Amino acid sequence: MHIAVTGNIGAGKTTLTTMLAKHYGWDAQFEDVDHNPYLEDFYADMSKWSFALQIYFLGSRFRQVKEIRESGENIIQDRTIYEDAHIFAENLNDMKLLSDRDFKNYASLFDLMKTFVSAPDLLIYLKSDVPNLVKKIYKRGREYEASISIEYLSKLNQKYEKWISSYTEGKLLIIEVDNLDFVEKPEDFGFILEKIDAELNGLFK
Ligand SMILES: Nc1ncnc2c1ncn2[C@@H]1O[C@H](COP(=O)(O)OP(=O)(O)O)[C@@H](O)[C@H]1O
Ligand SMILES: Nc1ncnc2c1ncn2[C@H]1C[C@H](O)[C@@H](COP(=O)(O)O)O1
Repeated sequence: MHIAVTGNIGAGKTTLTTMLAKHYGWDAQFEDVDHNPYLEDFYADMSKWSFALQIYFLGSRFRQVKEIRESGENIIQDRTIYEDAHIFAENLNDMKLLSDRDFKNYASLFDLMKTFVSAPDLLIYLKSDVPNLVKKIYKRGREYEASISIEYLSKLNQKYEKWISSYTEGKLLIIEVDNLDFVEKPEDFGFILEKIDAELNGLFK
């Protein structure tokens, strides 16, 4: 089984993925952030590094998809390959930080890869508004993310809403996380587990 957690920067994906993997005994796959050779440079100069970063994330995410396919284990994945293309790359192109020819080049590679990708059995979308994202990004304290603008997060959130509203590839669970503190409050984590259990029961019927 393949479960994926999706959502904007700072929504709580990594935290929830870790907690769910522990709770259900699933293997977890995380994003390539700490050893990412482009991320810090990208935030310092988006226009210069956007293409290199997108190609890097695409390759790294495709490797994960291949592993999920081959492993036969229950795996929970922190962010999907769809978000790289439909959220981040598209947004950078809209913002003129990724040129049209680079975006076309990227999109043709993504379209090819997509033919080898299966959608997750369950996609869990963590929906959050921009002020809460900002608070959590600040709380996490990655220095290079200090340059992330409200405009950038807002545009990403709009892309998420659009993508999620037309997502039909598999089961989808939307969780509004702004009033949930699933880190500190067991009852909030319990609320999320109840929702996930209901979806999992549906999958096995
Ligand atoms: N529901 C929540 N309540 C309180 N703090 C949270 C919540 N979700 C995440 N956090 C905190 O916000 C920060 C960003 O969370 P993280 O899981 O890294 O987000 P993402 O992986 O979506 O970027 C972390 O410091 C985390 O502990
Ligand atoms: N495809 C991507 N393009 C640009 N930036 C990306 C992409 N995928 C992830 N990121 C960034 C956003 C954050 O700074 C880090 C980690 O993501 P997070 O949502 O905090 O887990 O990588």
